[in-house]
Amino acid sequence: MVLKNASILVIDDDADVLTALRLLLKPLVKNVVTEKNPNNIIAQIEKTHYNIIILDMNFTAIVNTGNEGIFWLNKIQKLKPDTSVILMTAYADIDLAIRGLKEGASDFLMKPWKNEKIIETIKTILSQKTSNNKKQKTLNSNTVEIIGESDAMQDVFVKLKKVAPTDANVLILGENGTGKDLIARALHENSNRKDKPFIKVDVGALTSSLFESELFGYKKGAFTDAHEDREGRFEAANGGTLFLDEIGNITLGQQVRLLTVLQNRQVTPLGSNESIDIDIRLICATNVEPKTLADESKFRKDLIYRINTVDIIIPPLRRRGTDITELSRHFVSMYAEKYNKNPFTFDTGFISKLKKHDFPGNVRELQYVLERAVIMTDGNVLKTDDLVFSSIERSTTTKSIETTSLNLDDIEKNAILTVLEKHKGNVSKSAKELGITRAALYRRLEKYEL
Ligand SMILES: Nc1ncnc2c1ncn2[C@@H]1O[C@H](COP(=O)(O)OP(=O)(O)OP(=O)(O)O)[C@@H](O)[C@H]1O
Repeated sequence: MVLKNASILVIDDDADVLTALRLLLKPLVKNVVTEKNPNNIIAQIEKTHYNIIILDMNFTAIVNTGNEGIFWLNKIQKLKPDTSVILMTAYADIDLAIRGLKEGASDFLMKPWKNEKIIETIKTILSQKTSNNKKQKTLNSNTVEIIGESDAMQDVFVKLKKVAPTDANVLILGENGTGKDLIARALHENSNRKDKPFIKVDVGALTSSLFESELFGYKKGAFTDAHEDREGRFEAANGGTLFLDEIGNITLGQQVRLLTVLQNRQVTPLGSNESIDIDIRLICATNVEPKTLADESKFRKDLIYRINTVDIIIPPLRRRGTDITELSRHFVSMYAEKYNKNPFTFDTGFISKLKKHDFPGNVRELQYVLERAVIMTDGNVLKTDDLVFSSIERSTTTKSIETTSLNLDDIEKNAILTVLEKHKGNVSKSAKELGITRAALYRRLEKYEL
């Protein structure tokens, strides 16, 4: 979008600020409205669609919810998720502005501002809006709908589309409930094998004896309970895709058996002397940390190389920013339909409460929390009180994959994120704990686009 078509609302309780910004912007944009009283924000945004809102962070305390700027930012985002918010703040409140960015503001400006800086910031946001509109928020294929407009998921989509049509073996890494199964299916559905079988086996759950009979099949009489021939999963997947889930949990002995089949591209059912040629595309997934996979006492290197021609790392939900909003809309409308309820709206604070939770169980946990909320709520407004998080998730979920990546940039990025989270976005305290200056921390925040 270009500047001259933009509609902008400026909210500040200082009349001089409003006048200055009105005079600056009026000749440049389509519509500029100024508002002194934040209590009128809702009425203003319901009446007119604004592309950008410039919002002061420091009103005289009108509401008692921490900071007023953050409070109004959350309200605007809930009511008008397409409107971008630029925060205006004093230099002393930079930590607050960073918190605002984390909560979804597009940018912030320091008072006193430079006119060129404001115009440049507005132009950048408008041009990003144009490219964001072109962004594919959802990856759809035959049976799979994967929601993800965050940069992290957009990267996954790009990689997925690149690798799907090839026959390359793919290893999908991600915490529990991040969507590894969906990605595996999407790889199959976007491949040349899409009309052939997609067979999933949870190999981590198979006992030693079941591992072989399940994967390779058996002949009648091969063992006591083998009353008839049974086709193995490799054979069933012939021509299509075999998805081995929880691959990180198989024993070294099972790894050898698997490796032999993958090298020879043949399986021999138990009790048979004849090998069967197999033509499969192999996709594996695990929630085990890369460090464990790299530990040769637990996982064979030659098998890792064979299954991991390309890896796709799915980020945990807590690193996916705005995806929570899109996913919540998706699940709530899905469950409204399932339980024959009318469409729902969200109470103020509903989405921000979700955004504050760190979702150790990832998308699956979000899905359950919202299903429960839809079932339990009265009426058609989902309220913050309808959100009940399970304490079980916290104790059962494996540690974050990204915190254990051995890439130096990842390690640095994760250290910064962990410390920022610990200090609730306070840059001074975080820089101190990291042993670097504030300026050095800002440079890194910029570098890692945090
Ligand atoms: N991006 C997404 N968009 C829509 N639904 C999603 C997304 N990611 C996950 N889901 C849903 O969340 C649930 C869990 O996803 P899935 O089973 O693919 O995760 P997983 O990583 O394979 O889990 P596990 O490690 O436990 O096997 C499923 O119901 C899936 O449909």
